Amino acid sequence: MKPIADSELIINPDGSAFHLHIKPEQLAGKVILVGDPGRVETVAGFFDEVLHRGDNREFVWSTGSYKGVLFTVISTGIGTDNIDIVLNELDALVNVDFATRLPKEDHRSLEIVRIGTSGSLQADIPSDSWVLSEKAVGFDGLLNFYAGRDGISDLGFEQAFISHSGWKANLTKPYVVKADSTLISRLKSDKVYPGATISAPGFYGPQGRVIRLGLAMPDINERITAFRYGEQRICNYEMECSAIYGLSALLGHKAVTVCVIIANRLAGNYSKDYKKQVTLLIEYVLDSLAK
Ligand SMILES: O=P(O)(O)O[C@H]1O[C@H](CO)[C@@H](O)[C@H]1O
Ligand SMILES: O=c1cc[nH]c(=O)[nH]1
Repeated sequence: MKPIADSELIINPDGSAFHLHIKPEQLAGKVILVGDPGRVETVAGFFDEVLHRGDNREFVWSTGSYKGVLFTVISTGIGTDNIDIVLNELDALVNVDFATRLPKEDHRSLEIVRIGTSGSLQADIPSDSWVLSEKAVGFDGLLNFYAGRDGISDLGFEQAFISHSGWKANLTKPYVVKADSTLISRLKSDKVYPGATISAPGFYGPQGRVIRLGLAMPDINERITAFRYGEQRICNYEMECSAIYGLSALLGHKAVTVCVIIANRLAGNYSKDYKKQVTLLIEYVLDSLAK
């Protein structure tokens, strides 16, 4: 096998991954992803001890122990284009030998949990509640660039959603990927609402928000709220989960997302203090994974 070329996997002179600035030995097997770089310090604030930390652009990270278990927390910034960078570099850090530039013989699987913020699309899921994303519906199109996309997408759900929503032909085809079942069972409790989550390629038009511009599909949010696939319904909008699930499934990692609802789109309201809920959710996730 030929080594992966310098142009394809860029390794910095200090031996760290190009964007993340993490070296292979600095990454823990349990990874917390957050959008907001400021949230990294909130997670690291729970660590008993911080062993490594660094930052580059929007990618701020810290590795430390919580109740004796090692975690790395990394900020991804906003959007699935950043997730393409984060997931590919995380996978390279564990599954490519940076010295030989060859894939390793033994595959390592990371446990990845995204702790995010989100907008509810269901009347009974209020602001300040928590949603556990059993499935992600990608409006972003990232996974369509990768081979094997149809093998991991729930094609029945995908087709039912396209028909129900009146999806426009000039938009990227939605894809639907499930979370890892072991991580779902670790995080499931009466504290979280389980359901499907849409990852949108924008906060405004792609989530049906109108400020001054009209929408290509004016009734999209009403259609999403009413959509059912068997017992499943779509609970919320955010902007990263689909690509995390899709790339994790293709690369052989375990992933799940749990978000604080900061706005209820039907009620038109916004949380008074969502950061308090985010801090409570971080502790809940760390405790669930450290057991
Ligand atoms: O709070 P984070 O984790 O960034 O998540 C949500 O918030 C951002 C938009 O405000 C998007 O990244 C969305 O996914
Ligand atoms: O409505 C919301 C709230 C947070 N993040 C999103 O992407 N959408």
